[in-house]
Amino acid sequence: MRECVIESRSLTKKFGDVVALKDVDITIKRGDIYGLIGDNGAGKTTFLKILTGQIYPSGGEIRLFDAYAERELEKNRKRTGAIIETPGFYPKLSVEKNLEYYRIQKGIPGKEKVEAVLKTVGLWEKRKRKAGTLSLGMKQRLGLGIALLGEPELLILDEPINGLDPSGIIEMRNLLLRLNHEKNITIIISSHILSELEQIATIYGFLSQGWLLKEITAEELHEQCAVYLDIAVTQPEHFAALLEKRWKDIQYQVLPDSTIRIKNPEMAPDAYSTLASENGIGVLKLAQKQMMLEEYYMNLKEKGRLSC
Ligand SMILES: Nc1ncnc2c1ncn2[C@@H]1O[C@H](COP(=O)(O)OP(=O)(O)OP(=O)(O)O)[C@@H](O)[C@H]1O
Repeated sequence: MRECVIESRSLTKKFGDVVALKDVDITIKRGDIYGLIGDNGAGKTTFLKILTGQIYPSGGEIRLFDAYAERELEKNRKRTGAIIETPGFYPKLSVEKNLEYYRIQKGIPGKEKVEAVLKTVGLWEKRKRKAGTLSLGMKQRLGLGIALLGEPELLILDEPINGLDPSGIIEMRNLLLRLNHEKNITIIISSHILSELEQIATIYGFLSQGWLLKEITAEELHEQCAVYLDIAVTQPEHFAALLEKRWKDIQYQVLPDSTIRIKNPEMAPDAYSTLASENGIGVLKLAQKQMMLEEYYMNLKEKGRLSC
């Protein structure tokens, strides 16, 4: 059994009348990369700020490495590193001096830590550059470097790829994967870029208006993300009738552009196009697809909205 790194139980946070988190139960185990997903205002930053101790819950409990009493929590927060909002740098100081400043400020012994971190985040060559002149991607890597100074076991990252260009996103992705694989660092990361989260997360939590709608592992998501077939034909009604006649259990939906989406295709795509052409129906488009994270999220939100 892997150790629980983060556990929240009935975690609630209110800002006056605004309920930012409501009875949130989240479990994150050692080695996980936990993707925290939700629209603006869903409560992601609030959750992360409670983890870092920047704000306190109104109710419920949070555990970090099995500690929940505030004094113990504070001690265990030293085992974490975080990027919440844009990290503050001294723009006129070099990259290296910024790291050195934060090392001393955080009371982390060992000057050699700065060199190690610069190499880990790929800023060794840029160590003499003034922080203010770095690209956004490099600034984010410097922020990550600061978070890594204390050799954390857990990284808490709020939108670390926001605003990055494609190469910045790829660099950050590879860096996080490396930290996770090589140093077994557990990561909780919030992002709006679901296609990106999908490439690194091992488990997802979906927040909506302060509620945790669902927690699902990447493996479960993959199993649940059913394959479907989209087929656009010249006579959709006629083709739908043929489908029903040939396959009694067929589940399909006619999309607004008249494409027929077969939700449980049991045959290879060719079988459906052959059926159409044998009956004088033209096939305009045929595509087999798998529902991915984005679609799963949209479906979940729709269900959540309906059950509210
Ligand atoms: N300090 C605060 N005072 C009052 N309300 C707040 C405060 N911080 C957050 N909120 C409110 O709590 C709710 C959750 O905010 P939070 O920032 O956690 O959402 P989020 O999921 O991180 O959104 P985003 O993706 O926009 O960053 C929002 O309605 C927000 O307006």
